[in-house]
Amino acid sequence: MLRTSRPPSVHSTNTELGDPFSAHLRPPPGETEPDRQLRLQQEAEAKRISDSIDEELKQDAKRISKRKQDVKLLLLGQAESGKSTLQKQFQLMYNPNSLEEERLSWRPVVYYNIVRPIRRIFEVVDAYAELDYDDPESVIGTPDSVGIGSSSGDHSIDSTTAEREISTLRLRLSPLLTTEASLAERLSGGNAAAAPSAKGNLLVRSGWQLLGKGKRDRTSYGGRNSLDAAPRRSDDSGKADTDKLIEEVAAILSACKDDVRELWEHHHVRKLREKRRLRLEEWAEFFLDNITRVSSSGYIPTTDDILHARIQTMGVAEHIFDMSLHGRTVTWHLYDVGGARGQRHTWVPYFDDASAIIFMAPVSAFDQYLEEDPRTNRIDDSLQLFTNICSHRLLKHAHLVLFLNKTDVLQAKIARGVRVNKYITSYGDRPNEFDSVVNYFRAHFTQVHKRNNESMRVLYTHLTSVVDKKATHSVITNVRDSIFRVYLQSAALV
Ligand SMILES: Nc1nc2c(ncn2[C@@H]2O[C@H](COP(=O)(O)OP(=O)(O)OP(=O)(O)O)[C@@H](O)[C@H]2O)c(=O)[nH]1
Ligand SMILES: [Mg+2]
Repeated sequence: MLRTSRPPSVHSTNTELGDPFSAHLRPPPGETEPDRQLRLQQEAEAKRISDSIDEELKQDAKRISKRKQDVKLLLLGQAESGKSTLQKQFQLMYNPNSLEEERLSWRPVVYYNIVRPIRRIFEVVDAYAELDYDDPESVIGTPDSVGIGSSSGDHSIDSTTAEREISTLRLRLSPLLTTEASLAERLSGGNAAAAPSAKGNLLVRSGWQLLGKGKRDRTSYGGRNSLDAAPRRSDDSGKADTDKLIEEVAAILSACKDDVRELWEHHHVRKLREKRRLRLEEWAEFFLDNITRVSSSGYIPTTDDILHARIQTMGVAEHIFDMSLHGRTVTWHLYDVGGARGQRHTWVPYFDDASAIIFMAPVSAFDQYLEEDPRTNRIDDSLQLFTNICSHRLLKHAHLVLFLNKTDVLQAKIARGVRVNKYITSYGDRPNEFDSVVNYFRAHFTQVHKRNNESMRVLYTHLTSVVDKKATHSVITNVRDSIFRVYLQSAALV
């Protein structure tokens, strides 16, 4: 047994025995009544502060212990794989009001998603005009040319007429094209890192739609290891300016919507698309196909528009939802990450307490290359990334779900006759049909999982098109149930 002795510095009367602080608390000798009142007041205030600190610590401890029971779901995958779109679907199901509040903020994104492709159309028209305006087939093969037979070419049209028509449209659309830089500036909040890439992708911190608003709902922004700071908020005067800008763009677009439609439907542009000299992303095609509606005055983005709108995520955004199942409410933290190569280092701080991962692989991307590394096929990159995720030691116990996404785009490409074996030579002479292609890609991802499955976990795979509300809500319910099952099992073991 330990023997203790009082420190020699403490001299005390019997009542102070063992309490080194009592000497400090004793009223000073000769204390007057006003001094005594003041001292008592100060002591009461000190106690109030101390009690409130104790209470805060208690609440913190409660929050931390509750947070440990929360579900943390990471959405991972390369850029453009559909992570933010899936996040919007979660938001629609579990926090529809917040999507409602953001609705108008999607207008500049939709406009940017129209203006940028129009510039791209003119660039491609220029690139091929020198050879033969009327006959893109005469163009010497590009890496992407697939040699599909011409189906609707009208060779009787005089090429100089086509050239003249397109020049006129270019002139008429020039006011619209000049808005591109201001829209980019508006969306990026003046962030230099968010400047548009060569392809026109704007790198913007997720949650940008709440900039300048008084509140952020339950969305917060990646800040672990201080890799990401909170987003900048524009002040009210800035917001008034930017809103004026959006109204101006809306007015310009409304005035030239027929020209946009004429350009998009022009036989020369159609031919360039058929020959695959002009390849626009799915969102660009979606908004150009809907140009009359989207450019009408008083336009408010529909939910479908929001699901199709494209803006590239920067850093990590946390979205929080409460979900109830079997009478139990559990808080879910959804982490939507930026998928471009330069963004992937921001993921790791979120790995060690992840309960589940949804890995998104866009299967339609077999004929595309990474914007950040044009030599890498996007399916190859997805497989490589999936290998890293499956074998990552911090993620060993996370529930693993794979979405083979953009199946609708894959279906359309195959229907247009794009051959998979032209880009994925190992596909060989298997049939160029949807089921066969999907099964081939699925087998590759399954193989990666099998080879990197030390912890013997199950891989749950879904074929998805996350712009489809009904189908995606059913998949989300399925994924939620499977994550909950594991969650309840592990909770029972605690
Ligand atoms: N047609 C179709 N479009 C999709 C699908 N999934 C996503 N998209 C579209 O593809 C674009 C890119 O999707 P995002 O959700 O922004 O991709 P992301 O994975 O968040 O990309 P980063 O933020 O750059 O990592 C958006 O315009 C979406 O509307 C799909 O299944 N089908
Ligand atoms: Mg994103």
